[in-house]
Amino acid sequence: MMRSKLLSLVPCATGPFRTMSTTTKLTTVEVNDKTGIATLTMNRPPVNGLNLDLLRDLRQSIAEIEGNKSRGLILTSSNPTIFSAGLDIMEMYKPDKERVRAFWTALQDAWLALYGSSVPTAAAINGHSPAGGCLLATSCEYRVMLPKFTIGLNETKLGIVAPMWFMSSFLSVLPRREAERALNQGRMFTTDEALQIGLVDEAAGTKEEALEKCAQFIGTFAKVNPIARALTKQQFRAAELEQLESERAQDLEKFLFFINQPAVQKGLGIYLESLKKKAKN
Ligand SMILES: CCCCCCC/C=C/C(=O)SCCNC(=O)CCNC(=O)[C@H](O)C(C)(C)COP(=O)(O)OP(=O)(O)OC[C@H]1O[C@@H](n2cnc3c(N)ncnc32)[C@H](O)[C@@H]1OP(=O)(O)O
Repeated sequence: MMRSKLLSLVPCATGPFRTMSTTTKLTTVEVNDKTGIATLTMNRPPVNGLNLDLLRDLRQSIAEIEGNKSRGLILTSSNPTIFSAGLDIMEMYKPDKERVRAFWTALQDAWLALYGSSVPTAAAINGHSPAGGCLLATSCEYRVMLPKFTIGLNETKLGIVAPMWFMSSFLSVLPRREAERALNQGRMFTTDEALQIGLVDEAAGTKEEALEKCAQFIGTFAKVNPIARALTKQQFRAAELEQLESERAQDLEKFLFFINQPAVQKGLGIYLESLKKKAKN
């Protein structure tokens, strides 16, 4: 079933391209009419915290890009210093029962859509990218990062545990030994460190340069049969995608159980307080 869905979404090898700029509430999609590449920009001030609405918009924008025959997708942020601060902790702290279910389901949906996207994907990481921000970046096939920012899965530092599918994205980029150590440490990498270890592919001086480098990466597929490319990507990623697809309900229940533990709530409260104190100083 996944195969036929994917085939129907494979981008056309030939034009004509449509010029398009679509804005949902929290994301913008702009298709470059020369390259046919779509730039998906997250725009949820102040820090692109991934809340229910942003996650739903992201998924909708990814579906739109797959449907409009774009040659590729570049994910970036409208914030000049933050790619995404990761999951909006307010969605997990003292949560409303129904909303938190919808929130986690939207996160699962967004990850399945991005990690499993049939079009080539790249992230222009133009700011800090902790936790859920790193998940988005590592779900793409290529990463270009601006200097002096940080990226990583810092969940253990918050007293929470990254689910298996967060690890899958990380493991698709880093060798297992490096990934395990970084996750256990909750390590945030500077741009230079991320480049050295291979967590990002290139560094760029400006956002424009990062977008250009992402476009060049997507351009490397110009002479590759798009159906063969998409099916090859899908085969590489099928195991992780199918694992979450088949365990979605259990994954949700596990999250709800974990997040409702008093110790986890206490830890999130303390972390939020520290963020707010830092913001005031
Ligand atoms: C079995 C399953 C278990 C559950 C697994 C869940 C997996 C979780 C994944 C996650 O993504 S958890 C979120 C992790 N994110 C972080 O730790 C990042 C925290 N934020 C920062 O480090 C910094 O904010 C920043 C991104 C580096 C930006 O720094 P900057 O100095 O530019 O801004 P701040 O002054 O710190 O923040 C402004 C404003 O935004 C609030 N805020 C920041 N991050 C978050 C967030 N992730 N969620 C909610 N709110 C956030 C911060 O408190 C400030 O608020 P105000 O004081 O202005 O109200």
